[in-house]
Amino acid sequence: MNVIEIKNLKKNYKTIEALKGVSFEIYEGEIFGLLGVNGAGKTTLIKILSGLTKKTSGEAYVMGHSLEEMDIIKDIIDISPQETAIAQNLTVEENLDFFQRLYGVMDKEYLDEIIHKFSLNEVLKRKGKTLSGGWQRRLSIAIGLISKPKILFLDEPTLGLDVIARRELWNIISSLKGKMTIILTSHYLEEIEALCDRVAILSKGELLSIGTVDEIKESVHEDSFEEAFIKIVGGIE
Ligand SMILES: Nc1ncnc2c1ncn2[C@@H]1O[C@H](COP(=O)(O)OP(=O)(O)OP(=O)(O)O)[C@@H](O)[C@H]1O
Repeated sequence: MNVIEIKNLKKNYKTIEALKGVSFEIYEGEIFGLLGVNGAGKTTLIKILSGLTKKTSGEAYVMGHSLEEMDIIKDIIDISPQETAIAQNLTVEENLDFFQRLYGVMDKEYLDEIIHKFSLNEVLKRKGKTLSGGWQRRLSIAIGLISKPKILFLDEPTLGLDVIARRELWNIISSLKGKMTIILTSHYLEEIEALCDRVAILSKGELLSIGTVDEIKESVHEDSFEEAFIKIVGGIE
């Protein structure tokens, strides 16, 4: 089943064509990667699908709901943005409590499950601002799960993290597989390879390639995903 259908979606910011008529589908339960060099249109696409900005033309459906039904879509999705969205002066425990109240989901058992999955027990009493970047990202993604979303957007989930923190987050993200549909953007090709069932490569607002990592590599006869990506986006003359 398609959880997201995008049909000829266009977005102009004044004279800039951020999306030039993009069409593709995202399937239920998959981890889907959005890949592209800076300015490709990845964030714009996520913003349109989550109601943060309006499309210029075209259509998109989230679990069958058109973008005009954003009130319903907002109950289906959650976003963990590039910048961590936690309250810095609240402890981890208070952050979790705050977002539970905000979403009106007071489910102790589910919260304990999240705390356990993200190993947040050891930092529950620490204030947001005292946490390392890795722990902040971890908490941020944990908060994204509180509303029990069917679709979770992760925008650059491991940006700036060291290799250990990154691997730990990969394990957490992998463990969510099948429980919800996850759409993640990343500039780390090895992250996309490790986590994603399928990938869309965008460049300058256009969809250049879509498929599994293996299919994409085969399509341009390259053994390495990095070489394939560079060939597809036309980088390095
Ligand atoms: N609010 C805005 N006003 C004007 N132009 C914008 C705005 N937001 C994005 N753009 C432009 O739209 C294009 C696509 O930007 P977008 O942020 O979607 O790309 P991206 O693929 O997410 O890039 P990055 O990898 O750097 O995050 C770029 O040319 C960008 O400069």
